[in-house]
Amino acid sequence: MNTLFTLRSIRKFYRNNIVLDLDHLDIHQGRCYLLTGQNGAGKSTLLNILAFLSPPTSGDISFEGHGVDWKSRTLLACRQKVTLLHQSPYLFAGTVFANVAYGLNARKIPHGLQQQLVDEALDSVGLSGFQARPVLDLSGGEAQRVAMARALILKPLVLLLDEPFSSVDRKTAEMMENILASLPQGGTTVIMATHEPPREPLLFAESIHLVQGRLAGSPQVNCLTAA
Ligand SMILES: Nc1ncnc2c1ncn2[C@@H]1O[C@H](COP(=O)(O)OP(=O)(O)OP(=O)(O)O)[C@@H](O)[C@H]1O
Repeated sequence: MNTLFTLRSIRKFYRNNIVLDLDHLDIHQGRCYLLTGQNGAGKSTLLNILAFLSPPTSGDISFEGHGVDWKSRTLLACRQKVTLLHQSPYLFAGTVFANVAYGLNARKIPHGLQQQLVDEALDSVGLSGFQARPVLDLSGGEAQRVAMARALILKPLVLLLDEPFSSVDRKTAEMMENILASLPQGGTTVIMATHEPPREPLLFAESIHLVQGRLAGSPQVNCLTAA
C-alpha cells in the first residue's frame, strides 16, 4: 500500500483560533475517501492544504514520499498533480468545449485528440452534445458536471471535491459518485468532502471524520465529546 500524503502535527490557525488540529493522518494512493464533518469542522481547510493552496500554520506534510517545502518551486509540481473541485466551480464565459479543454490546451495536446477527450469526458458526466453550448446558458447542476468533466480530463493523481453535489439531482449525484468510485482503478486518489452522507456510502471505502478540526476517534475529540 502506497502512502500518498503523510500529515504530522498539522495545525491551522485563523487569527488565534485553531480550526484544524491533526496529530497523524495518512492518505493512501488509489483509494476513495469520504471527508465528513459538520459545518465549520475544517473540511475545506484540510482540502486546501492537500491541494497545496494554503499552508498549515505548523506541522509537516509529505507527498509521494517527499517532505513538502511550501516556499520551494517544487510546490508547483505538487499542485499540478492535484485537482480541487469546488462547490461553486468557476467556469469562464465561452463554450463548454473551451472550458473542458482548457487544461489540455495548456498542455499543448493536439486539437484532434482534444476533441476526442472532451467528447469522452462529457459523455462520462452525461453531457454528450453539450460541446458548443455557452456556459452562461447552463443550469447550476450542468455547470457542476462540466467542471467535473474538466477535472476528470486531466486524470489527476489526486482529485479533491468540496461538496460537489450541492446543486445536482439525486440521479446525477449517483452517476457522479459511481464515476468517482471508478477512478482509483486508474490510479487517482479521491477525497470528497460532504456534510451529508452520500447516496451510496459503500462506494467510498475510506472515511475521515472531523469534529471541530480534529479526527474523530482521536483522544482529544473523545475528551471534547465526552465533556
Ligand atoms: N479565511 C478564514 N478566516 C477566518 N476563519 C476561517 C477562514 N476560513 C475558514 N475559517 C474558519 O475555519 C473553520 C473551518 O472552516 P472550513 O471551511 O474548513 O469548514 P468546513 O468543514 O468546510 O465547513 P462547511 O461544511 O460549512 O463548508 C470555520 O470555523 C471557519 O469559520
